[in-house]
Amino acid sequence: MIQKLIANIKKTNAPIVVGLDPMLSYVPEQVQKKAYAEFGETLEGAAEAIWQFNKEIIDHTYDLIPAVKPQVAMYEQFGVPGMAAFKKTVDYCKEKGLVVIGDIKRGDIGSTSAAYATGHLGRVQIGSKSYVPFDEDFVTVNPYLGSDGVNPFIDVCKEEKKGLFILVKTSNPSSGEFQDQLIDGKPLYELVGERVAQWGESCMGEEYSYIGAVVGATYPEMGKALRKIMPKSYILVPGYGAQGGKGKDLVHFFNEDGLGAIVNSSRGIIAAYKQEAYAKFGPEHFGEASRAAVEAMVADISSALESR
Ligand SMILES: O=C(O)c1cc(=O)[nH]c(=O)n1[C@@H]1O[C@H](COP(=O)(O)O)[C@@H](O)[C@H]1O
Repeated sequence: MIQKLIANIKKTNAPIVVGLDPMLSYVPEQVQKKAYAEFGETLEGAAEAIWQFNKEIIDHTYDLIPAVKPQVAMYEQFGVPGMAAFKKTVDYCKEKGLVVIGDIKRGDIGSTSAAYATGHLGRVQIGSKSYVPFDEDFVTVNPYLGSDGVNPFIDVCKEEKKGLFILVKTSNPSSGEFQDQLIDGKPLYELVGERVAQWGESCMGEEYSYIGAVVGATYPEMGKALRKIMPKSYILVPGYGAQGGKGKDLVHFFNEDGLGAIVNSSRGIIAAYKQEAYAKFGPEHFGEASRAAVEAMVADISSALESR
């Protein structure tokens, strides 16, 4: 799957991910009204509204982008219908040729991690039959439990040719509370980065490993250090746009080959129609506003990379 991700990035010339984090408050009124007319103001109604919202955004952007990242929490909040909308979103994006990164941030004791990996990346055996439950291409993994919490995900990736992005240095303001703590003079995030590089060694695609890392755009200097520590790992970089990250902050997350990083923006793209810069589109044309926001993001990152 890392090869498909790289091929899609080269084809679109856009090292970006559209984050499908559909809060109900981002879904324009006309979409909500239509969904509630059919399903009522219910969990089913909300799930239909976020699915229709996603579909419109995907239809307006899929040809410009290599990948999407649905954030499972945004679907889970609507219970079982929400998870059905998650699955519909995954399937639809794959039909459109996009790589799907399931942002699930899981990680537990080995046996539990194995079940998460089965559900999201693998296949489950039921009697004589096997099923692929959610079937994302990559998932995000929390490494706090150590190797035995991560290895079951790696095992499934090897079997199914899928991939991981392991949290190394997160974009949020409090990420330093634990991640920056020094251990024998080295910050914890660097130790985790070194482990990600090791885990990745036995999981190589052609030039890059299918075991990648998450490093926030909001910490560019740390990104620069981590790029060197994990030269063969793809870095998923969230924090662009709504959290303040800009193209110029991102250049050091990339390798000299122009590859190695993929930058996520969720609210900045899916709720673009609410921003002043895209207000001319109005809520009726929210998909077109998202497309314009994708184009602007790609231009910003490309010009930063060209002038480095
Ligand atoms: O794993 C992630 O994607 C992630 C890691 C991180 O350090 N920071 C971070 O914001 N994220 C996710 O990236 C998305 C960022 O959303 P926006 O701030 O709206 O672009 C959300 O889905 C977050 O859960």
